[in-house]
Amino acid sequence: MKIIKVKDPQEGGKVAFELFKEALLKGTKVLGLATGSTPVSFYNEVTRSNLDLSDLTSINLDEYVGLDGTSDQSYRYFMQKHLFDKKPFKETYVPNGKATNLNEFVKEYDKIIDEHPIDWQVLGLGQNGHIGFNEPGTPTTITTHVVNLAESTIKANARMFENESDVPRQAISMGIASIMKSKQLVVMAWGVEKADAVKGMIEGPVTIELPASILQTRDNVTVIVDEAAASKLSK
Ligand SMILES: N[C@@H]1[C@@H](O)[C@H](O)[C@@H](COP(=O)(O)O)O[C@@H]1O
Repeated sequence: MKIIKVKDPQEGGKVAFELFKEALLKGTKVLGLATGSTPVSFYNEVTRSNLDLSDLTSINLDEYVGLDGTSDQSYRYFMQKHLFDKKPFKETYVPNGKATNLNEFVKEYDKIIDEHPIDWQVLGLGQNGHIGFNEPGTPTTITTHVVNLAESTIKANARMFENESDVPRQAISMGIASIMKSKQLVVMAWGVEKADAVKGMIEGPVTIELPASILQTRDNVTVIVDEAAASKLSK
């Protein structure tokens, strides 16, 4: 794990963008992408750039069950707005929150990931240490699956909805095993709300109770944290 400390999310987005350009030069063709407020500063750097991404494939981590891509709280909508509408890709995959057969759908999504191995994966971090929507307690061997969201995640994500009761209770998420297959991973975390999760991810024991801690077992992981998110680290 390599740790890069930055002043704020804007600087963090710029650092991620530099890493992204290096990855492109090395032949990256498939991106694993994340939603949430964390990667926005990175996506802004990408959309402001003159990079041509029309040869790239992207595969997103997760989506709420029950929301379709036209719903402005859906992750498909988020990705269109922050990235895809401004920078066309060759193809973009986001789990289908309206799939009629979720059990079949998760298998199809695994197949998509197998057919397009991820070169460069962007990750945010839940306040409880989740990655994608892999909540505490999720086995590390799991691939794409349907998740019952933790109460703490519903509360943390309620800010994106009118009422907490509108937050879907389930999501489709790429599994930890799928995420760990990526060739390179870049984790970003901003703000004091993430400080405990960042400490656990970097300095705590590797435990399924803090899903991101598994990233300690790999050396192809770069963590970008701002001062507030790094505030509980011992060095
Ligand atoms: N499923 C997403 C995660 O992929 C994301 O990393 C996390 C953090 O969100 P934010 O970046 O808004 O803090 O929230 C959600 O739960």
